[in-house]
Amino acid sequence: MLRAGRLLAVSLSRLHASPTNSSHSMAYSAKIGPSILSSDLSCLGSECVRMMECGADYLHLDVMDGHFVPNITFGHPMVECLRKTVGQDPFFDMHMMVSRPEQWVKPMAAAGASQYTFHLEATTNPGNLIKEIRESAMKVGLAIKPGTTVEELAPWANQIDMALIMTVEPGFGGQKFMEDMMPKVSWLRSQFPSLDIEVDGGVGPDTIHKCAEAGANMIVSGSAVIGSEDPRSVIKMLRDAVAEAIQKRSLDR
Ligand SMILES: O=C(CO)[C@H](O)[C@H](O)COP(=O)(O)O
Ligand SMILES: [Fe+2]
Repeated sequence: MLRAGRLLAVSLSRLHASPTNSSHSMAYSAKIGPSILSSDLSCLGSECVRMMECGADYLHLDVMDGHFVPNITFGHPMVECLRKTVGQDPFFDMHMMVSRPEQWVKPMAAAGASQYTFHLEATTNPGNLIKEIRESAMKVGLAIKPGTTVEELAPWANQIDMALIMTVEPGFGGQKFMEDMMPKVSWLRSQFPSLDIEVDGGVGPDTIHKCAEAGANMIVSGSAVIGSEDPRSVIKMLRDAVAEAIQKRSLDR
């Protein structure tokens, strides 16, 4: 009971430090979340610390189960270790590329996850899952693969904190950005002006402007940031591009 109370208090303090917004029209802001998938996986803790020191707004942690996607990464025991290494502040956006997302909600919350981003394709009962995630005091992210239409996500948009539009087929870092996903982002932004919209896959200095113009405000970038000799400058460049597009959109209204 005591442990449950402490977990809830810690989780609530993390929500407070969240990069997402719950307020109204155009309250969202530009946030950059490096994906540590393409880093040296034997040094994940120090890579997370390095990314935060380079100005990351949050950390995007890719969980793959070898079933939903043809690759395996890590699970909640690793997240627990990372939380101990980086401390309570950094926001952990868990990108759950797993077949049974219901199974990991409580273990991820206990390990220190801040947001649980599950795939619409992986569940038959998104409403129940959203409820379970909220009861575990995490924020809710809902992701769709390139082959899933944004209209399928839309009925849940008012119940979630963030929508993730995948810009590659999930499973591997370092793939080519799919520009044809941008109409999904534009449509979602037009329908849900205050929703946090994340893009993930092949995003970097060459592709950020398309994401920013379409209306994405949470940007996952793996190889472009981790592989750079100057991650701080890349993170800043990405954030400035998104902030500029947000400002332009607010002036156009
Ligand atoms: O979810 C993912 C892959 O399924 C990763 O977050 C994504 O690919 C990031 O890496 P990169 O920026 O190198 O594409
Ligand atoms: Fe991801």
